[in-house]
Amino acid sequence: MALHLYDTYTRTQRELHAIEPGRIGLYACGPTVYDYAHIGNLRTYIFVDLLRRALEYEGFQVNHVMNITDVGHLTSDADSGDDKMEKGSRRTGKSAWDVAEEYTRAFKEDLALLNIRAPATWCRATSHIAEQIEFIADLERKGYTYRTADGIYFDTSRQPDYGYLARLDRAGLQSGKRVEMGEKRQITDFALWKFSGTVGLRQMEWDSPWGVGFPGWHIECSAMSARHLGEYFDIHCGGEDHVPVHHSNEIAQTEARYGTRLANFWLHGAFLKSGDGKMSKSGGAFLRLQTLIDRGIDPLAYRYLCLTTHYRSQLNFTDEALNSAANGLERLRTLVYRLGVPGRADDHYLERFRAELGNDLNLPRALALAWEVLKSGLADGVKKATLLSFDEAFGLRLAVWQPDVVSIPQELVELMTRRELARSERRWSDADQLRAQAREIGYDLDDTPQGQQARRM
Ligand SMILES: Nc1ncnc2c1ncn2[C@@H]1O[C@H](COP(=O)(O)OP(=O)(O)OP(=O)(O)O)[C@@H](O)[C@H]1O
Ligand SMILES: [Zn+2]
Repeated sequence: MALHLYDTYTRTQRELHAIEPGRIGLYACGPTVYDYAHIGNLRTYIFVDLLRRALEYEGFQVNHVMNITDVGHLTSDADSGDDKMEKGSRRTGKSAWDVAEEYTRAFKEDLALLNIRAPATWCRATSHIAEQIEFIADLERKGYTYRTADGIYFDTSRQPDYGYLARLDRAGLQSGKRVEMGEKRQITDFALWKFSGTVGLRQMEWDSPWGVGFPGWHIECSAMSARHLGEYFDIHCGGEDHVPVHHSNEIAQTEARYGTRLANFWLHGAFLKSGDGKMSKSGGAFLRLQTLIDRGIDPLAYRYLCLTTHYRSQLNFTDEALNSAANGLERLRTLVYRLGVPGRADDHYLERFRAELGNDLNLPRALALAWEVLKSGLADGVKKATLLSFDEAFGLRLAVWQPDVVSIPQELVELMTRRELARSERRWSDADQLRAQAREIGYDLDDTPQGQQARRM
């Protein structure tokens, strides 16, 4: 079945044709690991996961790459302000490297708790400094850069179509330019390399042909996507705030170096809002997944909530909406469980389901279809098989849910999820420590070929 996706670049919904038949290269801008992710950030990664699952449902092999921004993301998009990592270091009293390590781990745990499939490749900006320097050096050779007192900048005036992704009004922006532009020639120009010493003492810095410093935020994604997916790949994703600056700049750099617009499709997830603003780390309402868990909410209830709103519509977070999602999930699980042994899935419903996914990932309609299946006159085994097939795309773990799981404390589910992750990353001492923690709350964990099994001690 054809997949039609809304591409921000062309502002059209169009059919996806893989560049290489059967395979999709997918790059999603990852988190800046200076603090915990909030559930707004996580909405974006649930969207990316739903996209990936829809692609896999259609039989594509997805090469999913996600970066970890552990240097160079400044507090202001205008290339001024502090590096978020250095700020995180001051806030916590830990080194910037430790801060990155700690929040990267916390982020991966959040993804696991939300049943988000882990990317095939994680790449850290600080592990790709050489690639970024090489990229900038090539841009310099091609005449796209200039030097100021604080760094090497990309000259956007060299590109007539700079900002096309965002349909930027360049002339309007330029005439509204502000004083804090420093020595930048155009307001849209951006830093490729910043010199140390211009933004206070730094822990993270490297030698380069231009002097000691650190890479700008945008160059990491152009350099790492090229390294892991090539100069032109199928789909690039991120949150909607990336359109006017970060993704416009990624395209500018890649176009200048390779002559491609980086990705065939550009997909953007809309924000999670809280009250009247965007949920953000800097703003007041900073809800972590753990905050919800502490309130007794199953992380998958948040996933269910995200399924009920299309990824291109903003979602207003309220306790009522979350509670009703939790109830919906609970009812769905119970009803699916009671259907007993799966038989053969119903082709007609599978077809309709795929049509919903193929219509720019219409998960709200796909979810409504699941309820329609439950109410239909199909035999129980057929319903069950059909719904378990749907769940490949929903990711609600319907197949493994059992009513007695309710009697397993949520704390244990979390410990087991964290331990699963620790084991997959061969962090054996962490895994042992988590097992000891499980014992403290009365459960022994056995590692079996089917995975971990909890036993009451
Ligand atoms: N309220 C939100 N809803 C959905 N996605 C969001 C929200 N805020 C940020 N994102 C997305 O989360 C992803 C990770 O972003 P990142 O870790 O850099 O956080 P951030 O943009 O610095 O967040 P904040 O502005 O809250 O500090 C990006 O794709 C970004 O677009
Ligand atoms: Zn990026």
